[in-house]
Amino acid sequence: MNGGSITLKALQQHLLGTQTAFVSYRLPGETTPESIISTKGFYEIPHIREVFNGKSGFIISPFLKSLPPLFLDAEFTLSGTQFTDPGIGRQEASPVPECRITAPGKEEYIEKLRQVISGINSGRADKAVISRPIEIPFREAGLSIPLFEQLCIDYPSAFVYLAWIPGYGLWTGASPELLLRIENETVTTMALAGTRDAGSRAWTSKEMDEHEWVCRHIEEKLAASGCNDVSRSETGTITAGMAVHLKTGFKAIIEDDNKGKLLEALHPTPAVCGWPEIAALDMIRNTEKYDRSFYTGFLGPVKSEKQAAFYVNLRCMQIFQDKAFVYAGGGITAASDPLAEWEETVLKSQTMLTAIGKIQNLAYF
Ligand SMILES: C=C(O[C@H]1C=CC=C(C(=O)O)[C@@H]1O)C(=O)O
Repeated sequence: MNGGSITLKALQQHLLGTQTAFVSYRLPGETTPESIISTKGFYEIPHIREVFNGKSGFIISPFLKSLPPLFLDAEFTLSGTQFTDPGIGRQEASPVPECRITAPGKEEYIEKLRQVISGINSGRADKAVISRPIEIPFREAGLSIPLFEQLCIDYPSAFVYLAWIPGYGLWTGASPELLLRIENETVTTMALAGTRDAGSRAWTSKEMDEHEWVCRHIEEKLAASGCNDVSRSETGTITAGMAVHLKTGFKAIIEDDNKGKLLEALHPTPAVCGWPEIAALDMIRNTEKYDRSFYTGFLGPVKSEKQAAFYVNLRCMQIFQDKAFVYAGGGITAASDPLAEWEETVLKSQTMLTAIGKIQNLAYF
């Protein structure tokens, strides 16, 4: 595989076959996918704040801050869907991790949510984001290649990615949520929380409250990280697949030295953890009983401390040897209805499931 021209799909297939670490991603609003490949693989960096280590590449960080983020150096960067074959050889085999996840059924999940609501009513936290793995019939890792293409078509305003992470398996998703974008000295972020389906009902005070906690967290972290000229947009809505979310944008000015600290402080927002953070984390640990791994963490390309973008890893799936899971969750507050919260996770899972349904009806290549 060297010298001639190769398509992105054929390259992705070769990289999966040779177990070479790579990520392909398509930024919101862009049409061209970018790919980063490294024969060295993803490596751990000690802390999120060290993401600007002078190298360009791609970071993927787990939900739990006690676990290290992984970085992929931009050894090869390829733009588009057809390019000169970089000629990457076979890598050391790294098995797909064993899957220890079992998905809770509807009754079990609703019962868990009832217990969370009662914990909230007794003052343990104001909001906890509870999630579940949804097992799906997806038996062939190679199908992730047309799935990536389908996600790019279906969700032009999402951050779409496909990543093979040796030791952690295959991840793909279409996230609607920006965690932080850096363009020179300007940083942009958003609060995204509060969900309804595409119908026209009004937003409830439960949804507005859970959204406001995220806004408050962002404002506090921007101020504490030395940002200046902070501006906050009006709260509006965005559509993400079949879901509609409340969204508020933020912009600020920041010095280079504070950018890593800001990224570390923003994650996890109350849109994926809860409020207050420590109490919410405790409720998540006691309730979920599965490893979120990279789901509700964040990921994105880093060119330098002047140009980088990080997205919350939502509307995503993890593909194991013989199983695959889509992950979905929602903000639980005292005003939550457990059945409606279950249905919200069903709605959010449709982002991946509708795209999977489309490619499974298509012939492969
Ligand atoms: C936790 C998820 O969504 C978050 C992002 C947007 C809206 C959310 C909500 O309304 O609960 C969640 O905070 C998920 O998609 O799994």
